[in-house]
Amino acid sequence: MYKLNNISFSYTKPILENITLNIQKDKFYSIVGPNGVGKTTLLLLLAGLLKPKSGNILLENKPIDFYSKKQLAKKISLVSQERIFFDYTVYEIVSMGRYPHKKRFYFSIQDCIKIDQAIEICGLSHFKNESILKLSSGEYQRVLIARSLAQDTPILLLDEAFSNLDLKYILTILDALISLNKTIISVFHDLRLARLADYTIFLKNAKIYKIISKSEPISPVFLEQFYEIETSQFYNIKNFALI
Ligand SMILES: Nc1ncnc2c1ncn2[C@@H]1O[C@H](COP(=O)(O)OP(=O)(O)OP(=O)(O)O)[C@@H](O)[C@H]1O
Repeated sequence: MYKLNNISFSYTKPILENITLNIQKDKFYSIVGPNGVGKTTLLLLLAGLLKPKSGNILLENKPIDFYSKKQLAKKISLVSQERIFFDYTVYEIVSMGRYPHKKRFYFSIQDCIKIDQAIEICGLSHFKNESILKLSSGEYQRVLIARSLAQDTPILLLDEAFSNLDLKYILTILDALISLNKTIISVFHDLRLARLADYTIFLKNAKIYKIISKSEPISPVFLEQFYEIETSQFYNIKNFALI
């Protein structure tokens, strides 16, 4: 699906250096790593919103900048940590997911079905006419996920999209996303969620430190080395090395 060939990216200082990575179609990848390591930056590169300083990104064997913005919006949706401060309703925000698909000025029946399905999956039906400004942070995150679902793209990029959701919605929405057979790439800080993915990409010091598949165990020693933490009497690192 994606091929990243030796890409590097810097703002003022280098953030990602010589990253080479193959992302397979319809697989679920998680990205974890310390604060500021470049996880969001990597998602923005995959979304085509940032350009690598060197190296290239191929999407379905073509350079990502070969695609127009509209073509990319039909292929990739991104749930970022954006905050919208305008007084839109839940329904209006979720509908925006259909903009890349809209043929004329109005939504087709197919568009309306996709919007309603996304609202249903994210448990938003009973307040779809509410202003997004009145929502809790978890409800608001569900609206952004629903907009992405309505966009109905084969690739879904998620940046800490579940951080404010309660366990019921984390599991039901993740379950729904996985059953849709999309290529999912999601940033997590919660390792228990990250390990639900087919592959977990550990980023550290601007590089891919390790990629671990779902079936491979993660040892407490690995986590201590990766996060540079000492064992403590307060917590047991084994509790974080789940699955
Ligand atoms: N627009 C920008 N201009 C300059 N530096 C930036 C910009 N955006 C991010 N950075 C810096 O790039 C680095 C990587 O940021 P990024 O948001 O990708 O990290 P992250 O791994 O997602 O972090 P976190 O876990 O804290 O969300 C950070 O040091 C950040 O300060």
